[in-house]
Amino acid sequence: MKVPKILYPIIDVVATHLRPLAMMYVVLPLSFILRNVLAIHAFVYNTFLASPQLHQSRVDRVSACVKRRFELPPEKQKPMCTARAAWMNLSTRFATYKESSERIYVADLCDIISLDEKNMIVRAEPLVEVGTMTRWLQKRGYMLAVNLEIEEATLGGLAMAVGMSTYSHISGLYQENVVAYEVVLADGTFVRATRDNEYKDLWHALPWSHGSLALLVCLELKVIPTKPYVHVKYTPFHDQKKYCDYITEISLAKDPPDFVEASVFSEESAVVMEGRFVDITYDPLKWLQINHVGLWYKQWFWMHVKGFLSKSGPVNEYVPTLEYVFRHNRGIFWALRDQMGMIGNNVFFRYFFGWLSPPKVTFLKLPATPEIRVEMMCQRVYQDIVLPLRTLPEAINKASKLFGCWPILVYPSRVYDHGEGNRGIFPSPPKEDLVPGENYGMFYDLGVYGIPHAVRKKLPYKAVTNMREMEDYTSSVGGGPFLYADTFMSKEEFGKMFNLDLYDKVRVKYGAVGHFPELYDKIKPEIDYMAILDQENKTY
Ligand SMILES: NC(=O)C1=CN([C@@H]2O[C@H](COP(=O)(O)OP(=O)(O)OC[C@H]3O[C@@H](n4cnc5c(N)ncnc54)[C@H](OP(=O)(O)O)[C@@H]3O)[C@@H](O)[C@H]2O)C=CC1
Ligand SMILES: C=C(/C=C/[C@@H](C)[C@H]1CC[C@H]2C3=CC=C4C[C@@H](O)CC[C@]4(C)[C@H]3CC[C@]12C)C(C)C
Repeated sequence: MKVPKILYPIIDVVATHLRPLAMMYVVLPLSFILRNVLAIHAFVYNTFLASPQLHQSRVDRVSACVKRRFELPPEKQKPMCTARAAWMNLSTRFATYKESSERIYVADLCDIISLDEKNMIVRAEPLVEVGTMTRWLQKRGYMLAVNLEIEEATLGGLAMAVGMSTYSHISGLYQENVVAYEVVLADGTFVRATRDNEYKDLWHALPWSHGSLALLVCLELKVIPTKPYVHVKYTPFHDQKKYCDYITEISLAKDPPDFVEASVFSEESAVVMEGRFVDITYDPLKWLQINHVGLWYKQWFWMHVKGFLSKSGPVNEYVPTLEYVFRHNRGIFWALRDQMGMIGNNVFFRYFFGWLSPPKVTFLKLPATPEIRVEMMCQRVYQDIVLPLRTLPEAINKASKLFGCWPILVYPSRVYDHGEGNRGIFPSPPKEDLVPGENYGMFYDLGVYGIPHAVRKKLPYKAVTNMREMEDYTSSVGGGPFLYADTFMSKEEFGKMFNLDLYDKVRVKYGAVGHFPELYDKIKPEIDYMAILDQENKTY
């Protein structure tokens, strides 16, 4: 599905001058209809049509398709990728490589296959969405060990890239919770890779590889038990050292909270959130403190959190677990503010039209013209950057100077060092960054989303230059950005930031070279950012 080019000028004019109105009167209603049609489809599909028993036949189909291509003469073999449309995924890029690739149909790999409650492992196909899996597991008293907050992300997309959630200070990155990746290699061979079987090199290399090694056809993921509510404690801070120390302390505590997250509203002010699973079903005294943050008339969650800045001390609430997991849904974190302005959080709007939100993230991408895409790259920042916890104050100040978008999202995660020969693409923590006696270091996600201060003030803003400075910094401290976002590194710089040793070996060993695009070629912007950089340099 593509928007006809003839409509581009109209869309551009509307997006430039009438964006909040277009969001309210066009995007939200259309997205609402689409969301509900898809929900009905999902209900009918899951109730009557789901066919986990046919999983093997779907895998055989993918494998046969790959084998057919492999048997073609070399000059006819185009590199492979999934056939998922570029506007459907959670990335600011439009994957133009798909146009010249052999697109392998995987869309029907969307069934949950089974739950092994004894070993706490769920088995599922890669196109199952996080929202579907979360609701399915919640009914059974579980949740994914890394259950991110965006319903539309797919389990497979997270496995082949990266996933992280506010439980990751306990469970680590998504990849640590993948028990098995079942993949089809470039020649059509089916392989099951686990942490310690004969394909363990593949298990270590697949995360962050973005489908450049093999096609994923099934996953086994760790789940954790849940309780009906999350007790959330919001603590306001007005001193950078204090909130950074507090985040560090609770992330590394012996009995840490189940969830840790901070919304940083300026260099000095932040609200730190600690969540713990609880069951208050039979505790009527606590019922008064229940907050259904997911209801349509409630504020965007980040605005609710911002309110705690004016409190003199911690505030407690009980949030139903599912609503807690998807607390950032209606505001798409704070990305919706940049699409429709603060009207989306206006009390009248919420009561009368709040039920239209959130728009499907992919629906925001669908009507994007090339001009909107360039605006996304040059006048917005959408970045999640994984950094060692010791850098927290420095990185916040750096992001403040370079971007000036608030709030900034911060939540901790373990990053494991799997030892010599087993180190995957994301840089492993050096010895000095390991938690004493453990084989992991404590890192965090720095989520910067929004319109940079300079753009808001109509001052010159150097998007590529600034992001490159952030990348230099990230590389120098042993971190790395999520690769769904725009990155502006050269291939050499990319190779210095990430560890491609095992990845390169695995590409050769499992025959990916020439059959799947290289990682860098998949994640570099499809736009000529060097031209933008030249332009930025000239304006000095
Ligand atoms: N907190 C978090 O964890 C967050 C994570 N994200 C990011 O969101 C993205 C997930 O979104 P989603 O739209 O589901 O993923 P995508 O469809 O964007 O997939 C991500 C990458 O994985 C590859 N991939 C996906 N499925 C398969 C498969 N079955 N076989 C082989 N390769 C595959 C894709 O390759 P191809 O191009 O061939 O389709 C693509 O390069 C990830 O990049 C993730 O890091 C975003 C927000 C927050
Ligand atoms: C129109 C386009 C882009 C639309 C954006 C509004 C969305 C496209 C991808 C979205 C996001 C991806 C991943 C995210 C990480 C999360 O932790 C927070 C939300 C988000 C930043 C999310 C925000 C909206 C998008 C950027 C085209 C032109 C690209």
